[in-house]
Amino acid sequence: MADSSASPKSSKKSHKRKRELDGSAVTAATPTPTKKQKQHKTSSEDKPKRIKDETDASHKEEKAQKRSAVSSAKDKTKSPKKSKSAKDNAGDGDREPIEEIDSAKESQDVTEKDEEAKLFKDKHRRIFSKFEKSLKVSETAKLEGDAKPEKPDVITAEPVIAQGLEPLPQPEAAPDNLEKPTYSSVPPWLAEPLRVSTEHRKKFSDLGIESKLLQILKEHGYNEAFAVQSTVIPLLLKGSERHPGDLCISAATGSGKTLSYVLPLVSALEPIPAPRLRGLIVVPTRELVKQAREVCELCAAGSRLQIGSAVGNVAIKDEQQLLMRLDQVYSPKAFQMRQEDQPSGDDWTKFNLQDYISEAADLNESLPGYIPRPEPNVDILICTPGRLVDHLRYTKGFTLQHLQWLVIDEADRLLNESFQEWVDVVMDSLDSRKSPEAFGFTGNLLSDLRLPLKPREPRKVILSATMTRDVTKLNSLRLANPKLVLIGEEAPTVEEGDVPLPITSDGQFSLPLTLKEFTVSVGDGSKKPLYLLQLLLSLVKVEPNSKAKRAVSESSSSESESTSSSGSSSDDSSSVDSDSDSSSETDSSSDDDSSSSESSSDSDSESSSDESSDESSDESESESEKVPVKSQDKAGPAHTSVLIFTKSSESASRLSRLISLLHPSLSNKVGTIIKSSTSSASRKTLTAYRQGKISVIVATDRASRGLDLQSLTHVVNYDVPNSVTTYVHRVGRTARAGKEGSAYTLVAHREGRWFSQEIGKGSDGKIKRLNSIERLNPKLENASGLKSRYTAALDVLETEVKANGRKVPTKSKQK
Ligand SMILES: Nc1ncnc2c1ncn2[C@@H]1O[C@H](COP(=O)(O)OP(=O)(O)OP(=O)(O)O)[C@@H](O)[C@H]1O
Repeated sequence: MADSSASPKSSKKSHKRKRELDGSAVTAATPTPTKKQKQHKTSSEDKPKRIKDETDASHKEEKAQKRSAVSSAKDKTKSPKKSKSAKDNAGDGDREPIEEIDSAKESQDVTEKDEEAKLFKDKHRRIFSKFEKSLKVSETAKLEGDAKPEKPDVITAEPVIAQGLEPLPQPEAAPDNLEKPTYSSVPPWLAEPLRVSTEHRKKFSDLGIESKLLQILKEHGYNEAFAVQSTVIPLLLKGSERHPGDLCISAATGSGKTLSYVLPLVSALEPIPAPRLRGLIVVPTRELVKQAREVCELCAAGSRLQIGSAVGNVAIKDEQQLLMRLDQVYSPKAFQMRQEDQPSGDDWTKFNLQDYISEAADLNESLPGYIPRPEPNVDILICTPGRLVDHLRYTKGFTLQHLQWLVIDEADRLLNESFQEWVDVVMDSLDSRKSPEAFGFTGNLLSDLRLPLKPREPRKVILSATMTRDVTKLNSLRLANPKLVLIGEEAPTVEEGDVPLPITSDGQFSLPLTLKEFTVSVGDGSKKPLYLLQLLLSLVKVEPNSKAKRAVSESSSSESESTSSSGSSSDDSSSVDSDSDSSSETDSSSDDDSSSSESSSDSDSESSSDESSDESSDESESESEKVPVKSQDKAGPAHTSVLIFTKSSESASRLSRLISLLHPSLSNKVGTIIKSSTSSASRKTLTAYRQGKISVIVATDRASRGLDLQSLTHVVNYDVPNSVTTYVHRVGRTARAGKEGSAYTLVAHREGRWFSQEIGKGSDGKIKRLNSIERLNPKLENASGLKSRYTAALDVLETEVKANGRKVPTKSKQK
């Protein structure tokens, strides 16, 4: 039994090996009974029968095993029969005698074989039942989804009892940071500004201002301090509320920022025997220089403070004479050196004949032992950055050595535009104060003793309505212990659960609370001048004028009569520049007259052709003046004044001319502020405006910054501004100092989306406003009548432009 059981095992092994070696199927290796085998069986009678039987049994078993592994038990019971029939079927002539010899033994063999077959059957049944059992087990395991791999027999180690190795008590896991990130990327002083409501008001007398100044303020009608003044003045003046550091101030346009720094500056500068440049105010345009100077002079009245200004419209030599003085300083040593001093090889390269002559003259005028030393002859200088750089570079003795205050107004513009790298030049000049020579005798002494020389940095006050929070740009100003003051309501509250918005580099801009904003839909923009005209006529009081009744065609034939000065082309004296104090500054100005080759309004309108025919054909003047503007804006048309913004100087001059051509009654009311070579023209327009002679000014963005046009009631954005900042500054020319004001923006279809997304967006946009923008959809009244006038006006304009931009001779200039 042991042998017979060993036999299939060994045979299995051999099959397995074969499969492993040559990869062929088991069946190929399984021997099958053939004729040869049968012959071999009979011829080997002499072999022990047991061996033969074992071999037979082994073959049979193998066959049965193979079948049982693959098919049903039915096949297995067939296997002996099959071997017998194989034998039966193997009959042929050659084999007959051998079969006869065997036949005697056959009956005996049959009984033996039966027994063997029975044994075999039993054995096979056991194997088969084992196989079935294992099949069942694996199937149930599968069904239970318990696909655990069979555990290998592992010698299990005795459990180790940890002694003294218990896990150490651990602190509780830190909870997730529930704090919401705010202002992550900005320094604390920018992240935590001092925010004050626009409603905040104080009496000037409560701010620590000296009585003499209080008297001046009262005389000029300044009764109460605005929010920015109430907050900033105490921080800058000596006293308990003083902030020991620099200030950055962001407050809406027209909120009174100028007075908030001028008052403390004038108060802080002690009277001294001779002026020294102690206060420097830098602003971007000439007009702002003038405005700031006026406020400084007002506040410094009666004091001995000298106020000066420096802008690019004056020759630098003339300005040097006005700004500088020559002090005679007793210094025998220096006097001696200068007497002996001859230009060396290196000096010749820097030799300037004019300087040499003037120095020689100065020396001759000096008393023995004295040397002349040029010194700025002002206490406060208000200047544009370009001219400041010119003086720092080319004016002998012009230094910032004694500077105590540095004020930068409209800081975002000044920092965004390079203006001859003015910040670097100013900072270098402040650095030169650290040299021992700058400290005079004590400086040399301290330097010899290797003691530190620490000049006091001037106090810096940085202001803007659209203050930059670009840390890199602010860092260039080397602010010391800075504080940010924001005048305006709290930023809109975010929804619960939202992360508070951090201050971005652009921050939010506040508009004056008294400002009303409107958009005027102008279709595809081709008739924009007509929409503008309609709007203007609804706002501005037009004097009855016989000329106004005339058609433009008439005016074109008798041009000299019909046109007036102010709406002129660029060579007209009333077309003015508000800025450009130095050549480079002029070139670098980005937000203004980059004189686009693209045409202005008029070229837009040139493309216009069809007027809708369904409009009334009545051409009466009165009907054309009916414009659907808001009723509240019609109040007091006699006092209304309009500032119209265009995208370029060319647009501005053409538009003002077109207005005059379209409606001659308006011609003597229109002026322009644009870039041109003459600055006196700017003054003329502004003077005419202040005298009430003109009520409409067409301007570029040069007029958008800081220009304080008293009682301006309306701003019209004829061309949509190119940025949120520009919009804020443009509309900020009205609704100033708590007065009412309206801003209209003419918006063509293609500009609508940008405008509403960038400018019109409320709380989640960049602009904070009290009321949302109202949309107006006016219809052009008397369209067909306007059309003919418009076409004629364009013809005249075209002729003028072709004639080298010169308009036909005008009869009168603005008075
Ligand atoms: N306390 C006050 N009471 C009455 N009027 C004032 C007061 N302070 C300033 N104003 C007037 O308000 C107007 C606007 O002031 P200012 O030009 O200083 O504004 P601003 O904030 O500098 O504006 P912008 O940002 O446009 O330059 C000026 O006409 C000024 O005379």
